[in-house]
Amino acid sequence: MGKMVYLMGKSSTGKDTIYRELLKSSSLQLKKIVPYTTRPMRAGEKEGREYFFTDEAGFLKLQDEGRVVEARAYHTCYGLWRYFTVDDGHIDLENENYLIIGTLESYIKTAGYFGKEKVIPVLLEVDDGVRLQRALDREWRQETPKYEELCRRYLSDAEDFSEEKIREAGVTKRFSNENLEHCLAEIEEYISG
Ligand SMILES: Nc1ncnc2c1ncn2[C@@H]1O[C@H](COP(=O)(O)OP(=O)(O)OP(=O)(O)O)[C@@H](O)[C@H]1O
Repeated sequence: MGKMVYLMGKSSTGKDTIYRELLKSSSLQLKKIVPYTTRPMRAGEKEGREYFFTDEAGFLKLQDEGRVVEARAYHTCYGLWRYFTVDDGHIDLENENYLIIGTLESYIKTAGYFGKEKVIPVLLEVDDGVRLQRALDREWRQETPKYEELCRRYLSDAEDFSEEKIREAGVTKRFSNENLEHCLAEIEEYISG
């Protein structure tokens, strides 16, 4: 029976970095479930790799078809940005293991959709100061840095990942990403065990 590893954490805790590394692991054999978003593509991103990029009309069409597993909406400085998972016919939890990035709320919905025993939460944590520095460094390298959005996300993270919400979601295990190699080793051991 397959399982779905659900990566979560505040902004710049290293979700994308760890996602890429875990996919490379030959012992884990994790497959991608590429989420969908209506936000504009960032420098270095590629259609169908980090996300499938669509627009509001695309989201509404998929929702009408009953194919949206979970959806999150963010009122950003640049308008409404949605992030969502689509049951687009490629998810085979009987035979395959998957890796996906999401939020606490989307984890709860996905675990409700596929079954809690099939969805394994992996919550990443990094000291707030270190995390803000990493976010700033990353944004600075973008062609058009969006510092306002960085600040908005940093502030909303505290609410989205409050201790109360973590408890409510039933997430007990946390993984510190101060050091990438240690963090990866710890996650790999947890998933395989
Ligand atoms: N252990 C680490 N040590 C130092 N830098 C790291 C580490 N992990 C990730 N980073 C760097 O921190 C930045 C944020 O990482 P990443 O983009 O993977 O985070 P994220 O959680 O996916 O962020 P967001 O949710 O904002 O998209 C990147 O520039 C990445 O290279």
